[in-house]
Amino acid sequence: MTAQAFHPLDGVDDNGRMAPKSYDAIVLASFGGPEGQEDVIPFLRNVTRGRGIPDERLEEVSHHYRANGGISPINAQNRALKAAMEAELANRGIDLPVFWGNRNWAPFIADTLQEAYDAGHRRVLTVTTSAYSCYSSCRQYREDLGMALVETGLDGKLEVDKVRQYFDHPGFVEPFVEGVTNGLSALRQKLTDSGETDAPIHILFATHSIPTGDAEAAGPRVNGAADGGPAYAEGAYVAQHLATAQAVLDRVPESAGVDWSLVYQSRSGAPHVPWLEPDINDAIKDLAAAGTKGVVIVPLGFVSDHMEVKWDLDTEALETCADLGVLAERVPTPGTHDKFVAGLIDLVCERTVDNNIADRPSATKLGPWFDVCRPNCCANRRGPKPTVAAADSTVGLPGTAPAS
Ligand SMILES: CC1=C(CCC(=O)O)c2cc3nc(cc4[nH]c(cc5[nH]c(cc1n2)c(C)c5CCC(=O)O)c(CCC(=O)O)c4C)C(CCC(=O)O)=C3C
Ligand SMILES: [Fe+2]
Repeated sequence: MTAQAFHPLDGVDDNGRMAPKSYDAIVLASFGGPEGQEDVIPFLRNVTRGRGIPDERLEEVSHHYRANGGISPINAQNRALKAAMEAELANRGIDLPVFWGNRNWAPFIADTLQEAYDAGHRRVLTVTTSAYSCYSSCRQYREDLGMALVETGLDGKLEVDKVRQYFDHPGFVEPFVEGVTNGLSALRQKLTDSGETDAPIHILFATHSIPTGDAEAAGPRVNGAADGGPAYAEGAYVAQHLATAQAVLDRVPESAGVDWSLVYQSRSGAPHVPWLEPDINDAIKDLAAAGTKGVVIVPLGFVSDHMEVKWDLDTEALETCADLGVLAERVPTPGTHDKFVAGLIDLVCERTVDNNIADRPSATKLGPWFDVCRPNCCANRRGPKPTVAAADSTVGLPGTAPAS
């Protein structure tokens, strides 16, 4: 064997765009969730392995799943998304099979990669159910794909790339535009019905809280604009959410003059570790005290109506609103919205030679995001692991397969 001259940034231009390739399969990578009461604790142990989450928090979260028969809605949603992607591919006459695998529950990513390989595939393009950049939503997926290659012995045999983070892709933004438009209209109608026409309202964009250390480490690890890289004082995760929220509002004329804010949910770390704030429930209390009569809740950080949406927003946050007499409308997530599904397939086509889409649309100034993550992107503060799809990736690369 000769040493490999290949570098992961080969074929990547200054804008982070990778030259189109021929892929032979798509891998839809997601979080995973329990499918029965007996799965709940093993699932939660998988999620929190090595992450320092207190037992009391696991106990509390287990009740969210237990109350739903031990079943997370996320797997059914991913099966539906996979089917919708397959239908969209078939509509466009694109012959790429979709395989589905999860980070934390069966079907596990390692088994999925093995299945794709056994079916004869050698170069796969991953689409994750995660739109933004932070450890949990970018690098952890790339690590789990990398470790799956190592675990299965498929490294060097199966090439694994990933589409760019798509927080600002029109396919992700447009369903929220529709949702906020409808949500504002429904909220205003409810206020009118209760004799409160023109009462103060507020739009709450909600996303998953993360440790502030992860927020600072999110995105490319460059020293800012002076190095030719972007400078985000608040880190890429928060910057992307603020920019996407603004992009949604810019497309909803009915939101003109309505106050809005970015708020956080689902905090889970130990109390002494700082996470992003304010929590959505605290924000609702402050708004109510200041006279707000209605809120539109936009789950901007999420792709489908999974447990974090169903419990933390539809159960807890809506209860907080009801307790305080604040009227509320919760906007849907992209789910299997036609525009979202078409957008995911557009993201695939940006990367493929056949059916190539040369235009890489972005609804914010931050994008289009990198096809190949910059060195140390979304750093793992607990130490490095093998990753795919980054400039410093050591696994999942092309051209390392031994000649057979
Ligand atoms: C940024 C982000 C997203 C959005 C991006 C993406 O979608 O990927 C997300 C999604 C999700 N999070 C989910 C579930 C959980 N997340 C947990 C824990 C954590 N999440 C974190 C971050 C995120 N999480 C973090 C920093 C932790 C602390 C532990 C750690 O540092 O890793 C825990 C442990 C218990 C708890 O503490 O809550 C659970 C059960 C589910 C499945 C829901 C279902 O079953 O329907 C989904 C889609
Ligand atoms: Fe989470």
